[in-house]
Amino acid sequence: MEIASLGGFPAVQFCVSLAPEMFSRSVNIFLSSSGTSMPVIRTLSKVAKQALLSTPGCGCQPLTVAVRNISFSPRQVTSDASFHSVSFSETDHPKVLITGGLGQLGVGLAKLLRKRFGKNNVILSDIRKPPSSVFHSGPFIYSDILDYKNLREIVVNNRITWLVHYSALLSAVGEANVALARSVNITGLHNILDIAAEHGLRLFVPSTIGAFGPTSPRNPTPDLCVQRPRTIYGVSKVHAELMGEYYHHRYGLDFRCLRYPGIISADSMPGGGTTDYAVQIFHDAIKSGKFECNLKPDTRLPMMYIDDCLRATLEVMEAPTETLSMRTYNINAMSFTPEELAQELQKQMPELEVTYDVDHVRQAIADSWPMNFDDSNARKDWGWKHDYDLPELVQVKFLVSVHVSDSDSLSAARRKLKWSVDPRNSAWSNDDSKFGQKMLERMGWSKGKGLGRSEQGSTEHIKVKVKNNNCGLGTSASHEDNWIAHQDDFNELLAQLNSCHGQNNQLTSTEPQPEEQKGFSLEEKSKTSRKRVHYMKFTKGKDLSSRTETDLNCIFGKRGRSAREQEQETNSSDSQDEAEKTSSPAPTELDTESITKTVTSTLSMQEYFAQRMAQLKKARVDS
Ligand SMILES: NC(=O)c1ccc[n+]([C@@H]2O[C@H](COP(=O)([O-])OP(=O)(O)OC[C@H]3O[C@@H](n4cnc5c(N)ncnc54)[C@H](O)[C@@H]3O)[C@@H](O)[C@H]2O)c1
Ligand SMILES: C[C@@H](O)[C@H](N)C(=O)O
Repeated sequence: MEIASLGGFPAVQFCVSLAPEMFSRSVNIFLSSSGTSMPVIRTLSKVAKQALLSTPGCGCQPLTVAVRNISFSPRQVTSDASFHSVSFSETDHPKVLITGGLGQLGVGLAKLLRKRFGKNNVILSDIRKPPSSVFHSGPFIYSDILDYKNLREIVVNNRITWLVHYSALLSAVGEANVALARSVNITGLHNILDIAAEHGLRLFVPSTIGAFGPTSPRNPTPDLCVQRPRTIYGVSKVHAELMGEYYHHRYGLDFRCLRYPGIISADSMPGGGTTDYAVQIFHDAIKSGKFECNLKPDTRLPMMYIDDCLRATLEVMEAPTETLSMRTYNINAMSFTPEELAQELQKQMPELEVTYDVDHVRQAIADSWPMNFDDSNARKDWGWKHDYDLPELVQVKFLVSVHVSDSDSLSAARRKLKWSVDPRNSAWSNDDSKFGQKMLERMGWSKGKGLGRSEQGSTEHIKVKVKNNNCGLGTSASHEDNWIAHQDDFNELLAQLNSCHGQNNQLTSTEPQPEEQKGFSLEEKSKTSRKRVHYMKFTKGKDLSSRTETDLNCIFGKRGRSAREQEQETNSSDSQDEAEKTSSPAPTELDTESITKTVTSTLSMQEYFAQRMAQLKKARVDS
């Protein structure tokens, strides 16, 4: 037994060497300085007994071992983890930490868990700044999962008992940032596993349909089959499944994992996955009536509405241990193609236009994923049952409030919109039996004709327009897309500058330019600009040819001459002027060398100006 000290806390390290070929098992127990020694001794003997009795590698009993180290290290696990973590009895509410909580799923899960366990028992964490609505809805804490010490501190200080690990880089973003995905999805997971094991937490890590690959059965994909994914996201998720199960069997970690399908959320935007189109289509349909899909129309993938996904997560976390015959389950709800989703949406919105512009990276990923999930084990073991199929999903997306975000669902304040099933009012225009239409027809109007005596009025029915701002009714100024207009102007200007000064010009500069290709003139452009102030302020202001000599002296800091001096000079030099005019440059062709006057002095600035002032004063007194 050796006694060490760490950060002011005495630490007792107990090492038991079992056999030369086995690594040393160590258990660290930290005592607060005020702690008594008896419970420690009791625990030590308990741990020692357990360590001596358990046989490493049997795979049945959790082992008491150091996770990463032979000697002293903060990253250690005991099978008796509840000794220095807060034990969670079934009657208490769990204290939950959600990592990566500001993504598509975290905020919704926090809401559900807070309803169940109380607001202060669920802490959201992320590396991003939460929008104020999230910040004020319950505890939020900054946590980078790559910072092990910080994570550990959060778990200890907040007496966390459940950890829901949502931080990850999703499939498409992961392929574009492999090194970061490897670090967040794999190194981050190692931190989470160690902390959860060390502190006896119940750990939930979501996996995905992306944990399967092209060699897995695709329709349906069972829980247990070949898993050879071709994305860093998929590889990291298989790694998470296997490591979690390994920690469960080896160290008794209460690891629970669900393989989610693509999740369709109501009020949060997806974070860069292959299934994102199925969320985006709703937002674009409502916003513009158009959607461009980045997957082929017949790409079939398993999908789930967010409410089902979050409920499944809570259910599996609450499931009694004995009901779980496995630690990683598929869960399924529906399976559809973009074409089928579009058709279902068009039942609500017949005008919706869907076009396809395939993103080949996403398409290749989707083609390697399951088309349908077999989730019979989840249904059998803990009673999983989904509520939403495609028609209900589409209905609910139109009937519930949709939070529309500007560009990033979390970085901007959310605006709440109420959508009717028929936002374009087409049900009215398509229904010939409506009273209004009948009355108009009786007065001589027919479809396609304008209203009014000479049919000069509107030819279309009134459509619902969303007023999603605080401006007065009828305000036409749009600020939302101003930046796009500015961007267009700027691009145009750049293009003009390029054509004037750019490569093309240089390459052909020896060739004579035709009259009409004279190039871009900023002066001409700004003269014609509606904003005359631009011409006055920027273009004319830079044109020195129109400036008087006095102005130029001011601009270049040249000392001005008195009226008397000027007069004398004019008289004396009248005769020379003619000759000089022919040889010296025109006043507009400035010789900057002659204007620039460099003075070298050993004086300090203050001394120099004091001397100059004294000279000026003396000159004035003399004259
Ligand atoms: N959304 C889906 O369709 C879906 C499907 C299957 C599985 N999943 C899994 O569910 C989990 C949550 O998914 P999501 O859609 O909310 O993801 P998301 O991409 O929307 O959110 C992930 C969050 O992780 C955070 N994060 C990134 N790096 C971090 C770091 N170093 N430390 C802490 N946080 C960090 C991000 O800021 C982000 O808020 C992920 O593990 C994902 O793989 C999601
Ligand atoms: C399927 C899931 O893991 C995620 N939505 C992705 O597409 O990457």
